[in-house]
Amino acid sequence: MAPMPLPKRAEGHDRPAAIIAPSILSSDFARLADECKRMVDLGADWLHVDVMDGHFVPNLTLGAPIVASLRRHTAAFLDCHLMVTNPEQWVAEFAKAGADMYTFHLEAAAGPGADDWHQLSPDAMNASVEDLCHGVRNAGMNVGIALRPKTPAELVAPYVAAGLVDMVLIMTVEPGFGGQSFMPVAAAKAAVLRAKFPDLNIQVDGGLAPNTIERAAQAGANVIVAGSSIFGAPNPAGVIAQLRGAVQAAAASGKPAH
Ligand SMILES: O=C(CO)[C@@H](O)[C@H](O)COP(=O)(O)O
Ligand SMILES: [Fe+2]
Repeated sequence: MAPMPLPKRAEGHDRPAAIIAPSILSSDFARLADECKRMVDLGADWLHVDVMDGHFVPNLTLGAPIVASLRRHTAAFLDCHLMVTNPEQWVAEFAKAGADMYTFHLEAAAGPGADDWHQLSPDAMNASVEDLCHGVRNAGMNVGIALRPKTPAELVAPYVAAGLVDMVLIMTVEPGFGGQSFMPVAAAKAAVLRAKFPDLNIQVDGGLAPNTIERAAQAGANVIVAGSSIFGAPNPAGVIAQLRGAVQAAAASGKPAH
């Protein structure tokens, strides 16, 4: 089965269309299906699903069984962010559960315990990252590669250039928890990738809100994850519209990403 196609870049725009993905980590898990429907009704394009294993990050959330249950209640694009060691272990299960995007961390590709890019051995990494990309696509999902805030953007470029990757996720907080403060320096990494890859879907995740979106949008991001700023707002639809508006304005400005 082919992965669900992602939006293309329109003429006159410097990046693919804006996608707003509320992170269900900030929802009421006891009412998950209702919360997802509410977000889609309020204008969400995707639903962002944070999977944490208590190993790669110091928190535990949910796994494929919840995604499978959710799939029975929504047709929305399920954007799964795997903050786990051994990401290859869960590919088949997430595909069967109905995940649309499988984003694994580049740091996790170095093997158990390697949670920092300094521990990445280029040879071991290349083989396992390429295998994982092929495995995810062959399973019928889009391929995402995530970078921790300090992992250089250049490390992912060869996989994008080789056509193995549908989206790069730039973490703008240390992964593990919702509600943390946005890191502008991490968001700036989007500009490195946008300059090289105008058609790439570049996602930012962590601390995105109406008062931080400008930096990420100016750097070239087009896929915006937001948890606490959407779920915690009195008017979540307004926040979704503001985030989308900032990306659209930056995309049409004709200015190079910076
Ligand atoms: O992956 C993660 C955290 O590790 C995120 O997806 C958070 O869920 C975003 O939450 P906010 O920072 O927007 O509250
Ligand atoms: Fe996430």
